[in-house]
Amino acid sequence: MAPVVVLVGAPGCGKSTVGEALATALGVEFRDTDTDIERMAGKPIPEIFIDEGEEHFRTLERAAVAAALAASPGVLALGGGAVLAEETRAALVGHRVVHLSVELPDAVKRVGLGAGRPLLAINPRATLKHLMDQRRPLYAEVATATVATDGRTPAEIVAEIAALLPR
Ligand SMILES: Nc1ncnc2c1ncn2[C@@H]1O[C@H](COP(=O)(O)OP(=O)(O)OP(=O)(O)O)[C@@H](O)[C@H]1O
Ligand SMILES: O=C(O)C1=C[C@@H](O)[C@@H](O)[C@H](O)C1
Ligand SMILES: [Mg+2]
Repeated sequence: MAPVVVLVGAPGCGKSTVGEALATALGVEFRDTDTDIERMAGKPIPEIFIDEGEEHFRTLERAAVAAALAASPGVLALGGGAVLAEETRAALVGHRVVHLSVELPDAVKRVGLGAGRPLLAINPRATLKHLMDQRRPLYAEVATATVATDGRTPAEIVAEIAALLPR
């Protein structure tokens, strides 16, 4: 069963926060591929990066996204870098994909010092800017709709996404 909606976007755009709240509002399950990967690996994401490296993490991520797209009936949030994989971008074709957009100032405030986000462990602002510049076209490529999150509460964002969904 396909997800009701798939959420993509940069670190800190609110995929996990908005995804949970949206699933609750819709009365459906929430699934986050970052959580699936941690369960699969038996350790937190920063430890996967330290022990096995980013490439191994991306391999686990491609498998986790493919499995979740096939089996999640509710709201599905992908990791911030999942769209880097061409295989994943192809797998998203035909799904309802909402890009939660965020600009650098709000993203930086939300991720703070990047705790729990291994790619942002050093120089979070510059790294985030680089990641966002690199990924913006990829989020746009997979998205069927874009919802801006800057200066807005999770509740406002949830309401806008819910209005995009079939009743
Ligand atoms: N619209 C918002 N306004 C203010 N703060 C927000 C908003 N959305 C999320 N946050 C806060 O920003 C932080 C990051 O949110 P969240 O973890 O949901 O982002 P994410 O997109 O899942 O990030 P990642 O890609 O790292 O998993 C959290 O502390 C959350 O409470
Ligand atoms: O932006 C990224 O590449 C990442 C975002 C997180 O959701 C995790 O998937 C992981 O920390 C990598
Ligand atoms: Mg998240």
